[in-house]
Amino acid sequence: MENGAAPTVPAVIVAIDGPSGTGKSSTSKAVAAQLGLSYLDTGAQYRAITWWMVNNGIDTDDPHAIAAAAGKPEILSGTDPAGPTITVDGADVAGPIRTQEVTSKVSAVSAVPEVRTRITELQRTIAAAAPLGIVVEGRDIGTTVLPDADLKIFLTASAEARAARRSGELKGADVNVTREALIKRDAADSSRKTSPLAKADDAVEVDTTELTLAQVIECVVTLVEEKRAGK
Ligand SMILES: Nc1ncnc2c1ncn2[C@@H]1O[C@H](COP(=O)(O)OP(=O)(O)OP(=O)(O)O)[C@@H](O)[C@H]1O
Ligand SMILES: Nc1ccn([C@@H]2O[C@H](COP(=O)(O)O)[C@@H](O)[C@H]2O)c(=O)n1
Repeated sequence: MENGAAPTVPAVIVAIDGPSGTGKSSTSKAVAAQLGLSYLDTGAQYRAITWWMVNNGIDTDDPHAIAAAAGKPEILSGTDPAGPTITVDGADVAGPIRTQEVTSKVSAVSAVPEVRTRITELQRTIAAAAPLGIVVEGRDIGTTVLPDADLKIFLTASAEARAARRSGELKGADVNVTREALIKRDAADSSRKTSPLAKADDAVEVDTTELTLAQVIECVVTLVEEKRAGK
């Protein structure tokens, strides 16, 4: 460059949505790491607030009780794709938010509008602060949280493929039980009134059923690079 300044690349915002077990986290982390971007797992934030509700004796079947408490916990997300973190009131909850109890209650908690308003604000603040850009994954990122994202991807996969992947991860879990649990959670997330799981009209849909994780990552990296090149 004539003035010796380093070339600047504008920050890029990538939204990755889709049902459970389609590969959003694995893909988003790898794409962000490869492209030097930040990474945000929004499901972890909804799990963290659910964990706090359970730990503080809030009835997760009572939307009014959840709404009244939604502003209380302080949730912080670390956005390094090589080591994402999540804390609630200063405590590391990366492990506790993955329990069966939290997984079975998170859809009810995340359906409460006051919870969504609170978490959506956090997500927008984090995305705006990412110096080179960010890959944000969840259920409503392209539709609601970041409707002006530079690139929106909607990952899908058959229920059978998703259940096989998940039960491989949860060693020994029955594949049929896992499949039914995934279907139930997706139905709850898709049918809630506020900001349901949905594909944005301008999202690129990628069916990962027959693709390896490496192929999905390559596909998304190519889409980001094409976007950056203005294609
Ligand atoms: N294309 C793929 N082929 C095979 N396994 C995959 C593929 N994509 C992801 N996986 C595996 O499937 C499991 C679920 O992936 P991941 O956690 O990334 O999904 P997710 O969409 O983020 O799920 P959730 O929404 O429930 O958090 C992981 O064990 C991951 O390694
Ligand atoms: N943008 C989002 C992200 C997640 N949720 C809710 O959190 C649950 C857990 O998500 P995982 O990705 O960790 O499985 C999910 O089932 C949703 O209920 C959401 O509402 N919006």
